[in-house]
Amino acid sequence: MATAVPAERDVVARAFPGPVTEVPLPAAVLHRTGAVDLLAVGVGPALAAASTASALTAAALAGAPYDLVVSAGIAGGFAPDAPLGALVVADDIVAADLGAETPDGFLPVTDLGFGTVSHRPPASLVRELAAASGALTGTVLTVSTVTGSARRAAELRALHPSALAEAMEGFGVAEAAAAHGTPVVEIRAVSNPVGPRDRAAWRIGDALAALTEGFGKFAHVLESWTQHDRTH
Ligand SMILES: O=C(O)c1cccc(C(=O)CC[C@H]2O[C@@H](n3cnc4c(=O)[nH]cnc43)[C@H](O)[C@@H]2O)c1
Repeated sequence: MATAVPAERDVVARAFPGPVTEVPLPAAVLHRTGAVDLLAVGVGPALAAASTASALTAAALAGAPYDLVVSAGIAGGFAPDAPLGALVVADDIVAADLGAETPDGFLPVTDLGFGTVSHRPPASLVRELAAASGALTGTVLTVSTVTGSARRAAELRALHPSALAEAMEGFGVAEAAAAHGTPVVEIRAVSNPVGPRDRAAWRIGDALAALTEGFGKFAHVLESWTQHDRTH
């Protein structure tokens, strides 16, 4: 379970009660419960990828590779579809600003002949998580720069009409998971609208509460995620 910061990790941890063991890794300290490992991977896609890769590699070398990686935390929501406090399960984790600006508009890095800009979580898992919680499903964008204007919000939505939310770690976490052949899903709670910068409009407490409530419902789905589920 990869969150950006410890506050997000700790609200998610409430869904997995019991003793916690701290396991130091090169990039971060893993919180191990009986059911899941939780890691505050840092803010932004690069640090999130490095921290997640470190945990995945440590687990693989210990002979206990992970079955699933979950990127979780707060996010900006695209109004009116993803209002404050809404939960979003990503059916597509998309790097929104990985590419090149041209006179004719933005070109994703795939159009330049490199890499990937999208990781799709297993459809059955997305369905089960949404059914268990009533969460919205849609694209969650990963950005390196938090959107701060109506113009940029509209530009992103025009490029990604299915986008419900933007955050800063999902694609980095997903790249690390993909490098290990491990399925990934991203779950976000909306703390602020994507658009003009307005710190007074943030509802971080409400979003953290939504994460706690949501993970109370997601926990059994995530814990029962099996090899069988992955093929459906
Ligand atoms: O200073 C600002 O204007 C500002 C606006 C929104 C978010 C931030 C952050 O520093 C939060 C980064 C942190 O939280 C996630 N997050 C939450 N809301 C958003 C958003 O609208 N766009 C992108 N990321 C968001 C993100 O995943 C980071 O972990 C500052």
